[in-house]
Amino acid sequence: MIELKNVTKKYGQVWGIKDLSVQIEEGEFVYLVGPSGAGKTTFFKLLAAQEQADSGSIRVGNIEVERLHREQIYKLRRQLGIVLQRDLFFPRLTVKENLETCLSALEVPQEKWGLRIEQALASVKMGQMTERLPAQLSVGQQKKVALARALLNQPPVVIADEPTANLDVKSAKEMMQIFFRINQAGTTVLMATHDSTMVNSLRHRTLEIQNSQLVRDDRQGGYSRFADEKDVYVW
Ligand SMILES: Nc1ncnc2c1ncn2[C@@H]1O[C@H](COP(=O)(O)OP(=O)(O)OP(=O)(O)O)[C@@H](O)[C@H]1O
Repeated sequence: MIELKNVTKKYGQVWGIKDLSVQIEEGEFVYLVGPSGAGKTTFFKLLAAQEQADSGSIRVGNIEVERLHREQIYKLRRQLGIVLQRDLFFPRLTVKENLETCLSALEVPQEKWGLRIEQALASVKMGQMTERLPAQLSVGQQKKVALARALLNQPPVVIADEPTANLDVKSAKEMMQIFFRINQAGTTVLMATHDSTMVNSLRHRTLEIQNSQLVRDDRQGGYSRFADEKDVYVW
């Protein structure tokens, strides 16, 4: 379960998040929408302890994020897989080596690496790409590997910041199908997106942030309050 209570974050004089409270239950699929600069990435960074809230409380599973010391971050990483907008890889390491580096950082015993990597890459249908360098992958394939990396620690929650950005419609649909499969297997998914057609096509709970504030929490989904019923993809 994820819970934010009256969370506020300011960058100097600029609001990142303003008095935001929300609760997300285990196994939910939730979209986070809102205009550029609304505060979506800040929301994720606060959850991932990459930024600190000025006030309020944040809970991910049984972890109180704002009370977590730097050396305890690994506990949060067990709960939360993170796919960011600009995910970085080591350019001179293969896909497999990149994932191994991550497992090493997560302090996963080495005898488990092979199976973890195999399972994570299989879940994003990238099992054949282990020996490729990042530059030898398409943007869509890189995004899939980034998702595989987030899944390495088999976290109960995955947060993804615009995972379909810069993908063509076919690749975006493929990516969404992967997320839905992960969700159906029990993982909670929280996804920030500007892809209005996708949000309107595949309806799920939708949180809308505007000017750093949560302005809508809609169980029926829809990119905006006035979502156009015709603005959908055909599957
Ligand atoms: N490190 C930072 N320093 C100062 N201001 C920041 C910083 N990070 C974000 N902001 C500001 O906080 C506000 C929220 O930004 P955020 O990146 O969370 O928006 P967003 O909804 O993710 O936007 P986008 O859809 O373009 O990614 C914006 O006004 C932004 O300029």
